[in-house]
Amino acid sequence: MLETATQSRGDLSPTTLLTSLDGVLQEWLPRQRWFAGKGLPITELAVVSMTELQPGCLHLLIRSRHTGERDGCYQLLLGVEEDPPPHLQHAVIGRADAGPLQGLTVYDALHDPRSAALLLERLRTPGAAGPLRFERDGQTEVPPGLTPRVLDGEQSNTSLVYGDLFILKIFRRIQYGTNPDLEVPRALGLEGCARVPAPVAWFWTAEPRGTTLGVLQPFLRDATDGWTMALQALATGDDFTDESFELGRATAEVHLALAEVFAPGLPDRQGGRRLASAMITRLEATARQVPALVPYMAQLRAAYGVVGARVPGQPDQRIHGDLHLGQVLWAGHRWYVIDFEGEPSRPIAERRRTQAPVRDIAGMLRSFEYAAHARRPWQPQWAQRCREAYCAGYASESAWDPRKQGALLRAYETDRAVYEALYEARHRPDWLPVPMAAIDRLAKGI
Ligand SMILES: Nc1ncnc2c1ncn2[C@@H]1O[C@H](COP(=O)(O)OP(=O)(O)O)[C@@H](O)[C@H]1O
Ligand SMILES: O=P(O)(O)O[C@H]1O[C@H](CO)[C@@H](O[C@H]2O[C@H](CO)[C@@H](O)[C@H](O)[C@H]2O)[C@H](O)[C@H]1O
Repeated sequence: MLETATQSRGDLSPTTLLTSLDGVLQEWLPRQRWFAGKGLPITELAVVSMTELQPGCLHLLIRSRHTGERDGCYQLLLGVEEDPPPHLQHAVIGRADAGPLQGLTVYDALHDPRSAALLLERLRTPGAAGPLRFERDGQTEVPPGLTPRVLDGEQSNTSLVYGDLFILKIFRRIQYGTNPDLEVPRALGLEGCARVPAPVAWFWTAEPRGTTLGVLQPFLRDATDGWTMALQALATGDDFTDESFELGRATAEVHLALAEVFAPGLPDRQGGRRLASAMITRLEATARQVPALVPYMAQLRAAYGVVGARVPGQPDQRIHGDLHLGQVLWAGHRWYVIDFEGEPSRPIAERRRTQAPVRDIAGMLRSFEYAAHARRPWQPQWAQRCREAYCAGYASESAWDPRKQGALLRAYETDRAVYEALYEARHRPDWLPVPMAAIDRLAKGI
């Protein structure tokens, strides 16, 4: 155990710790789904914060620097032991070959039920551990001793499910400040919005800068996410328009609640021009990393014109920011919306700004197309029917109809497809053809 290591091997400090961890982390980090610096050499690792939650369990924020622009700060919970038990072998990161942990095995402690239980216990009893702060809503009862399990599946973060009652999302790539995935569901919960599971407890670090680290919320036990449902419908040839219509209604409801809770902002002509130029900048930056975009540049730039010319009308407001079929859960015959983090690669200040609600609609419309592309043969008509039903559902609940803003929707779909091209190139290169098919369609004005 680390206790033995620290007692017998001298002081553990951020600097000495790095001597032990540098080698193992250099090798392990780039293999993690949530690591943004894949493919770029790590020029430096630094320990931003280190808290020993209990002997053998270290909470760390690690900054990684690269030759490119993809520096990042990551949250890790590490276990350190001489010989981790067999059920933790899959979580082993490596053996430290120098420094105070020399000879000890380091593993991802989120896979260790003992550490997971410790986190839950901390969340149940608000307080501090070093710079870490644990808080809760004060109303929801969280029983002790719930059995933890790590949720598997494609995720940008890591989630632990406790006794099928609660889910704790541990943010992996950290940006300093309040994460909208705590701020928004909390505000919506206080307002009584039943479409969004409200945070029950959360933890953050006082240093650096009030940064959200994890959120516990009720686990919707028999839920299926929209992506899985859409793929099932495609596989069986089932219609998905009723669900799409309902999803449009749910999106509109969440938008209305967001507009109630957070002060809206009115778009102005200058704001539109700034936004159009930001979209162009993003397109150009992405094309430097995804050369397949280059032949489409002129047509894509032109699609953003309408954003620049946008007249005051539909007010900007807080939105979801990364809405797609994987962010909605179907449980008890209704849709719930989760994961209000926004697009993880964007700066947090930008994600917390008011934006056009059409951005979310475009995200979901793209998602129907994604699903239709994930199955062979590619079924564009299926996607088209879902897209239509989704917009109709949205219009039935909202004061405006997205179908009446076709050009604006197209501009946002284009921006979203550009984001997706970069996301796929970085995280799942095999998927790149999916957003590229949309780029081709959008560039042709179809
Ligand atoms: N409240 C919940 N109830 C049930 N499952 C959930 C809940 N919140 C998240 N999940 C599951 O966890 C997955 C990942 O959650 P999400 O917040 O999207 O994390 P990430 O940002 O890491 O992708 C979801 O796709 C869903 O399957
Ligand atoms: O991890 P998050 O859910 O926060 O979102 C990121 O990863 C998503 C993939 O898991 C990615 O979504 C893209 O693929 C989805 C299918 O896997 C599809 O439903 C979405 O429409 C498509 O954008 C998302 O863009 C990214 O931010």
